[in-house]
Amino acid sequence: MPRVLISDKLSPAAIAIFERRGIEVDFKPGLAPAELRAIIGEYDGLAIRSATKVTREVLEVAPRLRVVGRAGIGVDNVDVTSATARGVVVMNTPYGNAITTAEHAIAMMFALARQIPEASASTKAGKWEKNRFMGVELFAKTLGLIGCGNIGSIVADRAVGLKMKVVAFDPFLSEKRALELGVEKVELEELLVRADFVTLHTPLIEQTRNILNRETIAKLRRGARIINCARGGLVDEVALHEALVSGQIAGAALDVFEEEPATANPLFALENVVCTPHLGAATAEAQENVALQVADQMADFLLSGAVSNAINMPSVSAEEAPRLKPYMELARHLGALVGQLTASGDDAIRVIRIEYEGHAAELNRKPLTAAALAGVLTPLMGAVNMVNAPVVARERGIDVAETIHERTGEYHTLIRLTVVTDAQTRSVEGTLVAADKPRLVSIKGIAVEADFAPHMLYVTNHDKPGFIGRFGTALADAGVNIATFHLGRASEGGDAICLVSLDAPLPEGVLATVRTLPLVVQAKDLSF
Ligand SMILES: NC(=O)C1=CN([C@@H]2O[C@H](COP(=O)(O)OP(=O)(O)OC[C@H]3O[C@@H](n4cnc5c(N)ncnc54)[C@H](O)[C@@H]3O)[C@@H](O)[C@H]2O)C=CC1
Ligand SMILES: O=C(O)CCC(=O)C(=O)O
Repeated sequence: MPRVLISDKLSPAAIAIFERRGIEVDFKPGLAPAELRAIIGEYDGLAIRSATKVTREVLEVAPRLRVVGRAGIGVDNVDVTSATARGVVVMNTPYGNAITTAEHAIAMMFALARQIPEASASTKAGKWEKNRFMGVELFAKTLGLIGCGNIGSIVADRAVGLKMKVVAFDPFLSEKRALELGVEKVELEELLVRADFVTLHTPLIEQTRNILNRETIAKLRRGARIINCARGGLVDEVALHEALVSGQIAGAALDVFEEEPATANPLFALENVVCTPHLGAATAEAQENVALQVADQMADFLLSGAVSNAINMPSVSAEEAPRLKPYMELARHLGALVGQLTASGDDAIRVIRIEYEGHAAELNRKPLTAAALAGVLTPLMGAVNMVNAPVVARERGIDVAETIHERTGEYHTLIRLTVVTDAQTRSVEGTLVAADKPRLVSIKGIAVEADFAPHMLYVTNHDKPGFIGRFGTALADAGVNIATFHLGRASEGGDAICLVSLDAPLPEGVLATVRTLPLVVQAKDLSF
């Protein structure tokens, strides 16, 4: 039974889902990093919000871990590169808290415009300072959106409803989408000079880190206001502090900080700063949504291999997962076969070509290609799985090509895998029989039908009388039982292939004996 650790405060709905789906779950919010490292090795899944930092050090001591589920959007608290390298799927819940966070940004904009927190504190202190708090209207003001994805779009929609003019800077926003949203797509420079309010809704990545810095803040209209409900690190806090003190910026509303938990930030001392402790997603509705979603996604993955909303792996829907499963097995086995044959040589792989024919061509091929790559690369470089295989291939400079064909041959469905090295090109083909059983149908252009078995022996030989008898005798002398025996040849008397499945691994020394037999060109033990 898979085991999942929930290491942040998640709605109890998540626990209920894991339990209902037969997954053992431990709820331990607030673990210190060392405590997390001490126990993470026992789990297949880790469900988090923003507090848990899934670092390389955590991943290094998590050999069982297959999935990290972020109940929320930002995954900047997860070392996705290390997770990918270790084959751990990282998934998030991209929509569950978007409305809530957008509403928080709008609330922060109102709070800033009317100084509500200060006015509330003053009133509660019995001061009745009616003349101290002079606000500004939002009506007809220009809102500058930096980032117009899920949350930014909802903010835009609400702001348009407030009769604000909305301009958006987002390199990936199409003109068509901008038109639909009623926003004007602009470059950052233009946004800076036009916006009365600027609100940020991008992920924290290299291109967005300190996107509001001393230089860009100086270009803003004097007296503009900034709202950040996305991530600390998007706004340079030192530059912001200076601009707030100088009056270049009239106010800032911040839900997120460079360092969190933020307990002693110099910005707290400024009157024109409104702060919340990373509450963007903190509504009952959003927390229920993300908890349910993350638990279901993680359970789907752990139980059936379905992948949704993964940051580092192609999606596989719960509906298609059972259909893809035998194909993934076929792709992986074909990959493992060529990978093991290639591993004997010392020449580098240049190209891996995966061709899909017939029914296979109609499927979601990304996971199949990833499985084939994992199969090829594992014998060459150890633990490579579907998550890290595309990255490993790219890092090794391997050209991965995927093509589809209509059904041309005798098989209703076929995957052909070709690996090109400096010295050789090796192709293997496989199909599914009886709906879901992977079967090898050719090696290096020679037809040879065989099921994949855990232990196999692959021999190439000259098609001449005497080979089969001597080969059978050599195995019998070594006490090796042949489970199945498959032969194929390019032409009468030409190159031939013999593929044997065995009941147990080949005993020491037998491979060397087979290699000395007359007519044998090459012999290799294989495992699947
Ligand atoms: N305060 C909180 O509690 C919460 C904060 N967030 C933060 O909000 C962020 C945005 O969330 P979503 O809108 O759901 O993400 P999203 O992925 O739908 O949208 C992000 C947008 O940023 C744009 N973008 C990327 N690079 C950019 C650049 N260099 N300049 C301008 N725009 C750029 C993208 O094209 C995309 O449209 C998340 O990454 C997360 O960090 C999300 C939920 C809650
Ligand atoms: O889980 C939370 O409270 C924070 C949500 C958040 O920052 C996100 O979803 O990116």
